[in-house]
Parts: sequence; structure tokens; C-alpha cells
Amino acid sequence: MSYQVQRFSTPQAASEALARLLAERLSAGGRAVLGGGNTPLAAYRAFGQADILWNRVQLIASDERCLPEGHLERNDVQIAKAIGTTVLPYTLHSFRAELGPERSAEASEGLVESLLPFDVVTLGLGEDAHTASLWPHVDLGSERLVLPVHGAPKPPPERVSLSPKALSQTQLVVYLVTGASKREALARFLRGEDVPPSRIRAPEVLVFADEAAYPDRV
Ligand SMILES: O=C(O)[C@H](O)[C@@H](O)[C@H](O)[C@H](O)COP(=O)(O)O
Repeated sequence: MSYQVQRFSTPQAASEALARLLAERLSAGGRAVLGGGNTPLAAYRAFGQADILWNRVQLIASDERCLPEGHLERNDVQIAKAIGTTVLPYTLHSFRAELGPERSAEASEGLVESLLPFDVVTLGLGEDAHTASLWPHVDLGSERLVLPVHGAPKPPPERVSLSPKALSQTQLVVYLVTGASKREALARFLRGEDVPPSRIRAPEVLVFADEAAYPDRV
């Protein structure tokens, strides 16, 4: 599978590019997966300013931390806060992560199936080359669309995640990767190592990286 890596001078430039891409792909509405974590929040804030048919936009996080509803560390809370919850009539679907990994994975399978195929999937990358809540100890080959996750090396340990199978049901996957701490993980991914992002396959895979994360050599 080929990747197209776009190099940006700063994290801000990379974030603005992601915001523009989301606005373009969702200008008439559509269904998108938004990666969790801190990196993409600036992009989501910029995306929230876009003039698109928000009432036709359906969003879901790539994964969720098993924390109580409304907890500030939940990805759905951080995404809604970044995009803006007041004036925009988009739909942000949430995993029932407060039920715990197994019950929320079961409860969310039908919802995710109803959202397929996605128009665009955006993802982050961890320093250990995880994406969403997909680590090597998770059943990455599962036919399920939503996976329970225990023992996540990144707290909290209990999570629920879209599977590689679900994340591959799209025309376009875009990774936003910034900061020197991600450089080695990105190099491993681009070298074709069997890291979780390598299990996510789509016709178009873009990587938006800033200078700090861009590998000197792949
Ligand atoms: O729940 C999460 O934390 C995310 O889904 C996770 O996969 C994240 O995208 C990476 O860990 C990068 O996180 P940062 O952008 O905060 O470095």
C-alpha cells in the first residue's frame, strides 16, 4: 500500500491542512472518523469554522477511553469542545464507553455498521506506533468493527476502538503526526513494519507531518 507524505513547516500548518481537507471532503455532508488525542484538536477548532452543510455531517471518534460520560479526558468530549457544540447541527456519535470495553464494543457495533463506509478517516499516531486504541496485543485481525481494549499502555488502560476492519472502510485515511517524539514511530510505519496503522488499508492514505516528526530517512 502506498502512502503520500506531506511535509509541513510547523504543527500549525499541518493542522490547517487537515482542517481544509475535512472541510473539502465534508462540504456537502458525510460521515467521518476523527482521531483522538491532543494533536488534532487545533485542526478540529479550525474545521469548526468551515462553512459546510453541518446538518449532514456525522462524526465518530476513532476510539474512546472507558471513562464516565462527559469526562474531560474522553475523546468525544474533547472533539465536541474543539469543533464547537453550540451553533453547529452536526451529529457526533459516541461509544457507550462508560459501560466498559466489552459492553460498549457490543453496544456500538450496529451504530458503526450504520455509518459505513466513511468518507474520511483521520487518525493520530502514538510514540509506540499505536493508532486509535490499537496496540499489537489487541485482536487486529478481528472481523468485528468495534474492539474492546484492556491493558492499554496509554492511560486509561480500558478503552474501546474502531478496528482495522472498520477504519479501512473508507476512501481516504489521513494521519496527522507532529513533534519529534513521533519521528521514530512514523519511520517504522513508513518502512512498512507491522505496526497497527499498517493493518488499516484504504485507496488513499495521506500522512500530514511537520518537520519535527518527518523521518530523516525511511
Ligand atoms: O485516545 C487516544 O489517545 C488516541 O486515540 C490515540 O490513538 C492518539 O491519537 C495517539 O495516542 C496520539 O495522541 P496525541 O495526539 O495526544 O500525541
